[in-house]
Amino acid sequence: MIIGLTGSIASGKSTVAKMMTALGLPIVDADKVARDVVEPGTATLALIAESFGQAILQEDGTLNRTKLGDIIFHEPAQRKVLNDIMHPAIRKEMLRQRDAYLEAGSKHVVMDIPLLFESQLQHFVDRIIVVSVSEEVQLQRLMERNQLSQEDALARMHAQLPMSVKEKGAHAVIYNNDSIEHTEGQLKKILTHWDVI
Ligand SMILES: CC(C)(COP(=O)(O)OP(=O)(O)OC[C@H]1O[C@@H](n2cnc3c(N)ncnc32)[C@H](O)[C@@H]1O)[C@@H](O)C(=O)NCCC(=O)NCCS
Ligand SMILES: Nc1ncnc2c1ncn2[C@@H]1O[C@H](COP(=O)(O)OP(=O)(O)OP(=O)(O)O)[C@@H](O)[C@H]1O
Repeated sequence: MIIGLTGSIASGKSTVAKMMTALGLPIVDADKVARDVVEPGTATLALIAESFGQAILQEDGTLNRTKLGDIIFHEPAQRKVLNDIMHPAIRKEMLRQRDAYLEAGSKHVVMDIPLLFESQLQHFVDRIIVVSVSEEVQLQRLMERNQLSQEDALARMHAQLPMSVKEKGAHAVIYNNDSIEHTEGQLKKILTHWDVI
């Protein structure tokens, strides 16, 4: 079974993905892939520098993620430019990793894809788990984790589909407002029900 793990920014996907790793499940992490495809020397990074200007690179040639984030989370047109450059490369690498796990004999693979619904990637997976939090908790955790102002945190949240839309597209929802233990309990119940653990 290919399990899609999604949610909104700072809803707790990585936290749940860590629990799934501890349960022995292999994870394909879209955020990690998104970092790998812009390593210095890649065609994707060259395209980004062409579109956003050389000043988007740091002195050592790596991508200035803070600068690019400031642009794309505030300007939808620029976000589309970046997505059009990066998403094909991210998708290709995610599918390569998924297939490598399957070929190596994994019965189940988890794909942690923040933009699963926004990019309409439902067909990549058999079942979808959405990690959900209230907007208040999400804002608080995002501001704390990324040291963002309320305005910048809200801009990032509004760059994604509302949580309610994602919940409607899920086979199972994990509510992550409460303790980590409470979240872990929900995850184990879902995976047991699906015969994954
Ligand atoms: C703009 C970038 C450089 C900012 O980097 P930064 O280190 O600050 O954030 P990070 O990569 O850890 O992303 C944090 C979260 O932001 C959200 N997010 C990232 N990119 C986007 C996007 N294009 N649209 C909406 N939300 C996004 C996701 O929820 C993600 O989990 C980076 O997010 C990026 O390369 N984005 C484009 C690639 C992409 O779409 N990634 C999302 C997963 S496929
Ligand atoms: N149940 C919880 N109780 C308290 N803090 C939590 C809980 N779940 C997650 N957090 C914290 O909230 C923040 C966001 O969680 P996490 O990084 O797992 O979200 P994410 O959905 O993977 O985010 P992103 O979309 O940015 O990749 C982190 O700082 C994490 O430690």
